[in-house]
Amino acid sequence: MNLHSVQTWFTSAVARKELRPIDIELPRVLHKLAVEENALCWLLCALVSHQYGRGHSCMRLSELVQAPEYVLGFALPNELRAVLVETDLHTALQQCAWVQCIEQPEAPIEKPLVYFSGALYLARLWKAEHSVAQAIHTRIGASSSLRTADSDLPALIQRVFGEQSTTGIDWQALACAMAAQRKFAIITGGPGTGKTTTVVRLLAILRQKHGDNLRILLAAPTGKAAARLTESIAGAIDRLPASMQTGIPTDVTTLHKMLGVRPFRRSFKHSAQHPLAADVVVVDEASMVDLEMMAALMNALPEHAQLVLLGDKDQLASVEAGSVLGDLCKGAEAGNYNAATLSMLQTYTAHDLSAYADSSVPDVSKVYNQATVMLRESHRFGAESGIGNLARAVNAGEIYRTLPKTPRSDTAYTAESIFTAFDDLNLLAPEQSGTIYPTEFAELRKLVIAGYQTYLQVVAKGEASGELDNTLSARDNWAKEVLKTHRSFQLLVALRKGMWGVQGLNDTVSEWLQSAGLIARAVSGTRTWYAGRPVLVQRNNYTLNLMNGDIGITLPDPETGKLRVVFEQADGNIKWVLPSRLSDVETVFALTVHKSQGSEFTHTVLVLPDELNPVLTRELVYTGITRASKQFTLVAAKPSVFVDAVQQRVIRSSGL
Ligand SMILES: Nc1ncnc2c1ncn2[C@@H]1O[C@H](COP(=O)(O)OP(=O)(O)OP(=O)(O)O)[C@@H](O)[C@H]1O
Repeated sequence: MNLHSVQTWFTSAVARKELRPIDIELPRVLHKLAVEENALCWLLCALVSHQYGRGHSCMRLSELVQAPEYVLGFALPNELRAVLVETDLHTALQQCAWVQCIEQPEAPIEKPLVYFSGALYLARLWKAEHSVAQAIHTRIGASSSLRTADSDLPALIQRVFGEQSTTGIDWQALACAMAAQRKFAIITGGPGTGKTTTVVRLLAILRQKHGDNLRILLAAPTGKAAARLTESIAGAIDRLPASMQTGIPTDVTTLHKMLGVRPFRRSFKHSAQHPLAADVVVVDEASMVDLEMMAALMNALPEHAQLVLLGDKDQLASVEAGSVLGDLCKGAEAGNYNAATLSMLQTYTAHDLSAYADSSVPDVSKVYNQATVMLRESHRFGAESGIGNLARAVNAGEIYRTLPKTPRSDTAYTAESIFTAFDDLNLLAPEQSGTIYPTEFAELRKLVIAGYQTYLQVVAKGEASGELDNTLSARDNWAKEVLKTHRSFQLLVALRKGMWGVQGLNDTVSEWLQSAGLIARAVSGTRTWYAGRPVLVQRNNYTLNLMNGDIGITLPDPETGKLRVVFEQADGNIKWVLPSRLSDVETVFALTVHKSQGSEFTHTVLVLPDELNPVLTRELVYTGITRASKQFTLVAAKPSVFVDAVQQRVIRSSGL
């Protein structure tokens, strides 16, 4: 293998879209800075960049050598495969001008690539991962100002949670006790398990202990998630004992805003040099926080502050590299508590916790378990809820084509049986076999028109009403009503491309709604903006304070009749934006599951394509299902694709 042959292969791999142009640009730029003629270094450099683009924070060389196709998502030519197998990669990397091989994680980093413990990293990702791990270890080692010995804590916990449960372990009380005593804690759990309720009770306790001077910051990764948390925090405060309700903030900001975004820069205003003015920081929807953002957050925390992460470990990982919450929560089901943690938690429950002790050889990765409590009972989706049962069965991988003789648990179903067993679930599969096109799927058309016409009727009602006149509150109330009704129904899709992807389905749905007279008919196919058009913000826009993932609806401004796009801000206020100011938006009748994270819709419809694809995974299906609050419909051109998707897992390489 010589450099020329590797470069020729690079060019063809980019043409086949296996590598991104930036993946091969990286070794070229590095070569200009430090000449490197070793073809293997060029190859590994491009591949680690490719892996970063796919969300991995590192590339494990032993896995690459064993199963390159599985690791990379495409096949390497035999010649390159052979070189990987035959070369001592460790030695080759030690000789590479771009790679710093380190034995100790504390070693200062001066080169653009880092090789540590069998994994190759882009230096930026290595630094982020190392700083997150180090910061968490330090925080877990140091207790908060409410120490184990603090005699008030059991009484305070009893005050907010009531008497200890006699029927089972009250994991919420344990999570609260854990988070009150650690400078770093994770409260994880599925939808409706009480993460917000628990953290509000924690804040009430901390307020009681530290008084009004305690500075609390609440944040979420997207504007939509922040708005949802604002709402649920207000509800949880109402359920606190009256004497503890005051002084708990309800303003939730986005992480970007909290850290102080600096346009066109990677760094934030708040950092170790200029830490956040906070004593307690709570971050919701932490599964969406990527590695570099987590590093920035840890870096900006004052040393004394407590950080509490809330999130569902089983959801899809962040869009950018890393799967921080999933990595930190590995083993959370089992508890894996060491003797000290177990004894601390045992103070807060009369139930024996020994089943959650770390029974195997303690290893360093279980450090994170000492700061994690998993909430296990959904108070929103109980035993009778189809959404809850479906989510649990999917999460356990217990959805089958035909039921096995010995399913792993009593919650096993076939794809058909679970949808017929519950009223809040619906399966839409075409009756005829063979290829079906969405455009010909009459049942889907009926469902979509019925679903979207609710908010489009509110749009039309406001347009026709002369009563909106010019009063600000009247037009904002109309916009709020439109946005609220819009959240009652949403089509989710797994893919971007193809007839079952975002692009194809957006076109199909637009056509259906036009022909039903619910939205304006396109003028020679070029009309982009029309009343009722829902749009998704594709990129953070700090000038307009709109975040990637925010959804707005196009409405005619009652004052001028001109079209504007309305967005609900985290504080509940409405923003009216000129369409021409929105450059990175797309129609969102169909929304990808990735972008739906942090949102909830009354009736969620998940549309799966007619063929299995690597993107279709258990985590994706689970995330789609758990976006539904009251009704869930699965649209499956082939139900077997649903069953197979549940067996595919997202695996991201990381050193955490
Ligand atoms: N211990 C409890 N007993 C009874 N109801 C509870 C309990 N904890 C939470 N709930 C109720 O369950 C619902 C969901 O609670 P909460 O919003 O705290 O859960 P969550 O895990 O934050 O949900 P989400 O999935 O929205 O993140 C709320 O209506 C809440 O009042």
